[in-house]
Amino acid sequence: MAAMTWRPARCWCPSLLQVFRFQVAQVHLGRPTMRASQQDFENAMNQVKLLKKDPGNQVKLKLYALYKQATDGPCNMPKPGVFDLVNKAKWEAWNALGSLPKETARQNYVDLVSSLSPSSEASSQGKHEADEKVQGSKDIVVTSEDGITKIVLNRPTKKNAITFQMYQDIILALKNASTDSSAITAFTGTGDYYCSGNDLTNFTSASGGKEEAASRGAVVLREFVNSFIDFPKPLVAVVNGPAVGISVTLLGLFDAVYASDKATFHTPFSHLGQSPEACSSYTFPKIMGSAKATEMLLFGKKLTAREAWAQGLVTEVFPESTFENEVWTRLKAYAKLPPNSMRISKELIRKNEKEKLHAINAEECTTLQARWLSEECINALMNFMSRKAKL
Ligand SMILES: CCCC/C=C/CC(=O)SCCNC(=O)CCNC(=O)[C@H](O)C(C)(C)COP(=O)(O)OP(=O)(O)OC[C@H]1O[C@@H](n2cnc3c(N)ncnc32)[C@H](O)[C@@H]1OP(=O)(O)O
Repeated sequence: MAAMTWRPARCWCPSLLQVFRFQVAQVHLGRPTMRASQQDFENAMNQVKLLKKDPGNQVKLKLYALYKQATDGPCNMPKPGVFDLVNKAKWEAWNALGSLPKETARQNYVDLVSSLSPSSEASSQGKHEADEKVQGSKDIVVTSEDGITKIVLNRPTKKNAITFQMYQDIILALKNASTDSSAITAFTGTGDYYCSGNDLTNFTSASGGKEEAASRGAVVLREFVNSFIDFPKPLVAVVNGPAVGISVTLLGLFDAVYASDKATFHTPFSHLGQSPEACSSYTFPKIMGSAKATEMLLFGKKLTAREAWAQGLVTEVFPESTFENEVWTRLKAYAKLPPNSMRISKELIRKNEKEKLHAINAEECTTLQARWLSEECINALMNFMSRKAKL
């Protein structure tokens, strides 16, 4: 009988589904046929292999944990080392099930797989395709009317977390907006969040080793932030909800920040084992003083919209009920102003800092590249990924 083996991850972030499928295939072949519910269980295992869409890391961790609990009972393996990231996340997911009976784990596994089954997948896929047809949407939607180019973070199911592709999409959107016919460019988010910052799975789902992922991240981040430093037109953030991480630090490079009173501003860099980016190590002390900047960037203090306004990060706060209407009405009026005059005035305000900002951006990216490889950061990312498996 093929034993269920505990395989060291070949690289720090193989796709959990690939590892999971390989291990299930190994065990499945060797298992003798058992009771009918075991047959449902094995059918469910086959269904997992037929999934067209990656169900996401949280679901894969849950599937793995339930599979192990159903076949081997409570977690009986030694906890993997801190750098054995994938197996550590899997161990934690399995261990979190405690003494859940095998039969219950088996039933939960079958139930979870059936919720991912091709039929339910097809309906959600169909819905997603239907959405794409209606909105023509990607994760970044760009529209241009009334003299305003609007760049919308459109990934509400993930709180508008920014993927590597979205960074590239935004760089291109800013490049196009810098020369289009609009007078002003505005950023905003779809759904209840403005943006929950960098997608924390960017590094765990990237192909290649962790060094390669960190190096790529630093290159992308530097180009991304430079596109904000160099943007020639008035750049306005319309913060419709909570903002986290890079979506907050970037605000120091915007020309105006209008926030709903339900918005919050959070930069949990120390919690994540990371460090400030988007020139915030310079712009935040300049805007709010070093003590307030320290509370945000080092201690991760989350600010309400009014606190962010009081500290100079937010230009004006609006009641949620009138926020969209008031802000877009105002921006449409501003967009009627002579565009060349606005562009030239922005250049006068920003030109003395551009070179300095580029240098600060470069230094922050180098620092972050090292942080992303640190034990503190790796642990924090794995904790985030496996946090729901513990529920
Ligand atoms: C290469 C350039 C790098 C630039 C570096 C920038 C630094 C940063 O931006 S650091 C800041 C990173 N962001 C975070 O730490 C926020 C992480 N998310 C959360 O803490 C919570 O999700 C949040 C408080 C935002 C919302 O909590 P809830 O209201 O409880 O919602 P959920 O947690 O259930 O979220 C719904 C759904 O979205 C996924 N999600 C949310 N944020 C992120 C994220 N930043 N990265 C990846 N995925 C995110 C979350 O996992 C949920 O997904 P499902 O479980 O699949 O539903």
